[in-house]
Amino acid sequence: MVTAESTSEPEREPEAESAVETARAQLERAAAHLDVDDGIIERLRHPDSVYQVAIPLKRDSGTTEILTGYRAHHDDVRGPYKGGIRYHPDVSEEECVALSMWMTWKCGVMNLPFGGAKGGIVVDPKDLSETEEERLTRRLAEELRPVIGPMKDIPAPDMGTNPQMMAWFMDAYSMQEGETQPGIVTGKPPAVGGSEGREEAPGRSVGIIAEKAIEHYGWDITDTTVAVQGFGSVGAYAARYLDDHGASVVAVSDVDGAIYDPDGLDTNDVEDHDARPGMVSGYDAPEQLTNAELLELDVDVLIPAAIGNVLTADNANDVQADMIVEGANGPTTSRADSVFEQREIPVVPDILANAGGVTVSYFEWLQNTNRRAWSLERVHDELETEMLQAWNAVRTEYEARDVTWRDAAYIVSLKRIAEAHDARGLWP
Ligand SMILES: NC(=O)C1=CN([C@@H]2O[C@H](COP(=O)(O)OP(=O)(O)OC[C@H]3O[C@@H](n4cnc5c(N)ncnc54)[C@H](OP(=O)(O)O)[C@@H]3O)[C@@H](O)[C@H]2O)C=CC1
Ligand SMILES: O=C(O)CCC(=O)C(=O)O
Repeated sequence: MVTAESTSEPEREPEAESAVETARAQLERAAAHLDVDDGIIERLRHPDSVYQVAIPLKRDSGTTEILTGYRAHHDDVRGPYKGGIRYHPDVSEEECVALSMWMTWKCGVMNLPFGGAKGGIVVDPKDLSETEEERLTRRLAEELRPVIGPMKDIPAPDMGTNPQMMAWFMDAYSMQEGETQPGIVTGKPPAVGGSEGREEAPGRSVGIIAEKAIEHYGWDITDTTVAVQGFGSVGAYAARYLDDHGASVVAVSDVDGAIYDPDGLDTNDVEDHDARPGMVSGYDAPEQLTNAELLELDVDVLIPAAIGNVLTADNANDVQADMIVEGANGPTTSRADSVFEQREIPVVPDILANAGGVTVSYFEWLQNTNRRAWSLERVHDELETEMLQAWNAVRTEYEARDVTWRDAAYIVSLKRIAEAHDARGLWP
C-alpha cells in the first residue's frame, strides 16, 4: 500500500557544487577533446600553491581584528601569475583556487604571457571605513610580499576592490622595495601608472563578445533585450556598452534586488557600485524584482555579472533567456551547464567574455615596464583587436568540433598551456 508519507515529494537539497568542482569538471570536459598527457591534466587540476596570511586590522575604534587572506597560484608555465584580489565575506581558500584556475584559462584563451592567480580577504568591504580599507590593503601588500612581484605575481582589482586600493597596494610594496614599482599591480589610477580604460575593460569585453554572439546567431542588436545581474565594474559597463550599441537593457541589479523596465532602462542614469554601492535597488523604475526573478526573466541575453554559482541545477530549467553571456567568474555550475546544453541555450563563458580586464591589465603592465602611457583610444582599439582574435579562435573550435562555447574556449586555452608544459619538459 502506498502511504501518504511515501508519495510526498522528498525535499530537494539545493545544489552544492563547489567552485573547484565546477572548474575541474570544465577542465576534464575540454581535456577529453585533446590528446594531452594525463600528467599535465592532473597537474592542472590542482594549484601550484596557496599562501594564507593572517592580517591584523586596526579598526578606527582602536580594536584590532585578525582577518584571513589568501593568494592562490594555479599555473605560471607561460608567464607570471596574474589575477585579482577580492574583498568579500564569502572568500575562501577553495574559491581562490577555482578563481586562480579560471585566470589560467582566461590568460590562455587571450594568448597573454601570464598564468593564473587569485586572492582575497574574508571581509565585508561595506563594513570598512576608507582609512580601514587603506590600512588593510597596505598590510595585505606587506603580507603577500614573499609571493608577489612584477615578474612573479601581479595582483589587480576584483569584487570589492578598486583602483584606489591598487594605488595603496603599489605604494606599500614600493616603500618596502625602496623604489617605485608600478608593475607590481594593475588596475591603478592613471596618475600612478594605471592604464586608461582598465576600469571599464571587463564590462566592455562582455559587451564586445555579447555583440559578436548576437551577430553569430543572426539577431539584430536593436531588437535584443538584456538583463544584467550586478551593477559594478563588470555589470554596469557591460550594460552601458550594450545600451549604447542599441540593445534594450530591461533589468539590472545590486545585492538587494533588481529594477525592471520592459521598455528599457537608461543605464547611464542608474548609479553603479563604484559611484554608490547598493543604489540600483533604490532607483525609481517601473518594477522591482528579486535577483532570483531577474535570472528567470524572458530576455534574449542574460548576463550574470556579480557572484559565482548563481545558475545551478536548481534554477537552470527556469531560465528563459535565449543566451547567457558570463560577466562574473564561475556563475554557472557544471550541472547547470549540462541543462543549458540540453536546452540548447548557448553559454558564452567567463574566461572569454570578461577577459578584457586582464587584457588591459597586460597593457598596463607593458606601459609600466616601458614607462610609457597609452591613450584611451589606443587601449580601446587594441582591446577590440585582442577580443576579436580570441572570439575567432574560439568560434573556429566551436564550429569545427560541435562543442559548447565553454568547451571551445577551454580547448583554445588548454592547447596553448599544454604545449608550453610539454615544451618546458618534465613530463614522462
Ligand atoms: N573587476 C574586475 O576587473 C573583474 C571582475 N570579474 C568578476 O566579475 C564579478 C563582479 O565583479 P566586479 O564588477 O568587479 O565587482 P564590484 O564589486 O564592482 O560589483 C559587484 C556588483 O554585484 C552586486 N552584488 C554583490 N553581491 C551580490 C549578490 N549576492 N547578488 C546580486 N548582486 C550582488 C553588487 O551590489 P552592491 O552595489 O549592492 O554591492 C555590485 O553591483 C565577479 O565575479 C568578479 O570576479 C571578472 C573580470 C574582471
Ligand atoms: O586584471 C587582472 O589581472 C585580473 C582581473 C581578474 O581578476 C579577472 O579577470 O577575474
